Amino acid sequence: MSEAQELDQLRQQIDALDQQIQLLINERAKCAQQVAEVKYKYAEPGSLVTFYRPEREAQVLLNVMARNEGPLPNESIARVFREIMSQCLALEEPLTIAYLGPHGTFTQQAAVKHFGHAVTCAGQVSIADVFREVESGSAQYGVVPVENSTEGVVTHTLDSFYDSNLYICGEVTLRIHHHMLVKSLTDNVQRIYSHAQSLGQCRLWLDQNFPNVERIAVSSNAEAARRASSEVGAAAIAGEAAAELYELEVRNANIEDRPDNTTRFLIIGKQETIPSGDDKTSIMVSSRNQPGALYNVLAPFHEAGVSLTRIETRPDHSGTWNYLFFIDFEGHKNDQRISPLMQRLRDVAVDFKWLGSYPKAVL
Ligand SMILES: C=C(O[C@@H]1C=C(C(=O)O)C=C[C@H]1O)C(=O)O
Repeated sequence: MSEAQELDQLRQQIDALDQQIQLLINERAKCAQQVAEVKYKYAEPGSLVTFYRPEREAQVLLNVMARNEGPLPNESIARVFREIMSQCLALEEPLTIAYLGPHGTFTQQAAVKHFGHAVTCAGQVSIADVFREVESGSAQYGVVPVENSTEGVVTHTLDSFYDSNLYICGEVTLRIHHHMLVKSLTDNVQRIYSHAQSLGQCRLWLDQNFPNVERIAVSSNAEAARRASSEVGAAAIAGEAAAELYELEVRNANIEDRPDNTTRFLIIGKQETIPSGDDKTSIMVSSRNQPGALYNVLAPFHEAGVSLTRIETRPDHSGTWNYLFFIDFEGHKNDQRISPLMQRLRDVAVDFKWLGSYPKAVL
């Protein structure tokens, strides 16, 4: 057989497989449509029907990875299924997702990574606006950054939970690569724009390479890219999406100080998520500034053998020098091991707020 004949044969095989895959994907989509019909059939009159099920989606992706035999790596095949579920869910209910914008931010990338491409993403100018859009019902879910592995916590996000009735219903992590972007590679860099978080994530690199150039913090990386595209002598630190959007050149790639630079984002919404089997819980606890206060909050975790994944302290708005602790731990509030722990925490804390139990990030 000639090369052309061999290739032709393989392409015929691919065409036949594609035909089967397409049929099966549409069969799957029909099932999702039927899921919606069943939900409507059994819904209480006047009640809100929820179609998006974060715990089910996490299980589907984990199953995909568990049975994968390659040659596609687990993460690649899971991404394909992520997209199939996104399209199936859109047949049940088209979703609008509010995110910390504008167009081209890492938060938008996180929204697409978590929900796939079949949702409408609505960029907001602030974290408070993301919360407002979801509270008002203009968007069903919101995506906000909460912590970065290099720069630490995003305080605006934590503080927003104080007055909000929204729950955390998911999390997503994103590896963050920053680039130094310019309109023209021959331009002299006189100013560097970026979000304060990103300037922090590239501090050492900037100190070494641009020690005497002014660094200007702006509202987002996308805004930095917009300025770099319109001001002579301006550069931006931002990601690939912003570079493409504003047609900028990459002067220096991957300039983040830590190669594992990762940001964690939260999905916020009005619904409580049921256990997936591999969950996390976030709570907010306040205690008085008195000896043993933090110990009293942490001892129940130790006694129940529950691992904390994060603890943050914020000033409590209710009184000077009172503290709020934001605590993330393993497990779901309805797990047998966790529900008595939640009760103990309610007993020892001055204030206690459950922010959500949700599946751990899969991808
Ligand atoms: C099909 C369902 O609805 C949605 C779509 C899913 C899918 O396509 O697999 C999974 C969970 C839900 O977000 C369901 O509830 O099972």
